[in-house]
Amino acid sequence: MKGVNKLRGLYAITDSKLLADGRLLPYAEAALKGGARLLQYRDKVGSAATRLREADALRELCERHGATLIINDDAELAARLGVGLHLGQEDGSLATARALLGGRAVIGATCHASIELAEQARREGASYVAFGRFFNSNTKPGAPAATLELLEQARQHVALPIVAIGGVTLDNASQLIASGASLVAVVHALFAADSASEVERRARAFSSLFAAG
Ligand SMILES: Cc1ncc(COP(=O)(O)OP(=O)(O)O)c(N)n1
Ligand SMILES: Cc1nc(C(=O)O)sc1CCOP(=O)(O)O
Ligand SMILES: [Mg+2]
Repeated sequence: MKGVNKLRGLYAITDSKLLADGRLLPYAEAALKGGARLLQYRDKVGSAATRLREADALRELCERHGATLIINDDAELAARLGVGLHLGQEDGSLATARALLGGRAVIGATCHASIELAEQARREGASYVAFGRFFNSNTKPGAPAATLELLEQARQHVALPIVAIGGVTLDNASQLIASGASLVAVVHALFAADSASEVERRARAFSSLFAAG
């Protein structure tokens, strides 16, 4: 999509429980209609066949809406579909994934609250670095904590787009953006909703927080 920075804005992350019972595609599309720039397929429970089918459908939706699909954890699936990838510290080598996916793929790395991990991720070929969790998270309550001060430091020292994740809501996202987040990654505050139209409304509200920057 010309003139739009794909690595700035709302980063929607799917959740297999919240998006069960046929909600995955309508709710994901609602997030994209509301302006999500990245969509991560995060599924820890499905079979390989289900994951391939769902990720392929999401790829098609992202293409239609000019957004980028990111696969969580699974470099092989990302390579098979020709889409992006997110890797945590225990999810395998970034450098190997970069070699597999090529120079144009968006590849992100979890860096918890560590500038050193972010620097290492940059050297190994990451496209963005993710810090978190910033607030109490319904989805991953045990994730290590990060602070707004860390975000300010990362903005000064890390030459990559920064993702803030963990307990992000419409009430606290502005602080993260003001402190240096290029993208806010959201599960619960986006997808724990009674309807697709409510997801779209929330996605628009998150996206509008970036309009001024
Ligand atoms: C954008 C983004 N940031 C962080 C994570 C967490 O990745 P990881 O630490 O590998 O944990 P799981 O998501 O795999 O449980 C993420 N997925 N996306
Ligand atoms: C997948 C994930 N990783 C985190 C980290 O801090 O690395 S927090 C998190 C869950 C984000 O979901 P919610 O928006 O519901 O808090
Ligand atoms: Mg992971």
